[in-house]
Amino acid sequence: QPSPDQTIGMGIRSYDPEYPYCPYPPSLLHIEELCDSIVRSHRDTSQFRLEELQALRWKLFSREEIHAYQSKSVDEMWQHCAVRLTEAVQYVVEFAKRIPGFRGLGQNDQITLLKTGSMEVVLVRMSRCFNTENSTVFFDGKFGSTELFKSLGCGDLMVAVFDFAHSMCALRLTEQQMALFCSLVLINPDRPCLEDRGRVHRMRRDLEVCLSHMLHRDNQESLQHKLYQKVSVLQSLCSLHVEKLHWFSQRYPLTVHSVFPPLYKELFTSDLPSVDSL
Ligand SMILES: CNS(=O)(=O)c1ccc(CNC(=O)c2cnc(OC)c3c2cnn3-c2ccc(F)cc2)cc1
Repeated sequence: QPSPDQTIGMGIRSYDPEYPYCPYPPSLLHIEELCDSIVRSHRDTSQFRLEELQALRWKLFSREEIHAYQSKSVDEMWQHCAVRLTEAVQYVVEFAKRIPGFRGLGQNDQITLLKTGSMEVVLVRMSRCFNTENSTVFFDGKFGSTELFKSLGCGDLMVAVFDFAHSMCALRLTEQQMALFCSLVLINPDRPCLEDRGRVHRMRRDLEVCLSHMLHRDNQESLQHKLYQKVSVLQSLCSLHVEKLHWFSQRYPLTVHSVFPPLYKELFTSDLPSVDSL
């Protein structure tokens, strides 16, 4: 379990073995091994197993508990969500580090991919804990609706987050399909400021072959374009999150500066990463 104040840089060492991806076209064996590795990494870093979340899905917050959340001050609720979000991001950092080839990237490129992709993966993963029957999400041990987050003052963001979770649930992804989609969201060669774009592109190419291989095996090729359509929604959701954080940090600079988790600040604010985090 990474410590809450761990920043990305402290967890990442970049070594440089010959990149494990074989020359194109990859053999079927290589693709199947890559698929298995990604699925295993997702399973081992997904915080809660699907069965656990399913078992808890009717454990709803009471009126009093909801009222208690709504009575929190704006900065108190923001701080609370920042801690929860950072926990979820730390598991995504672990997932990324286990993607074959990720640790072969330079440290700056690893941080760039995580800075731009980790929130997107958290949002994809959150659909696992979303109950579409009553539009509630698992948060702090029970399920609650958007009303739980009222005191954040970000109604539009939370509605968008819930709508996205709903739309992801509608695709009814298996854990294997979600694992591969999350790896594709992270390993994106179009991210700005990448130093070795070619290397990220080679990883991405093999992961795309994995996804289409898996969808073919599952006889669900139609999912492919639906998944790629989700990427633009994810990017606008994350921009909205950064926009709201900027709005919040203008009003509560001290809270962000002194109380927010370092990893959250490193990922979602444009402050230069702190020296010790690189
Ligand atoms: C992701 N892995 S998992 O096992 O499925 C899993 C699932 C759930 C939880 C515990 N719930 C949360 O952490 C959580 C739930 N709902 C949110 O929002 C609706 C969260 C959460 C954390 N941050 N935010 C969040 C806050 C503001 C924002 F703009 C976007 C997201 C832990 C782990």
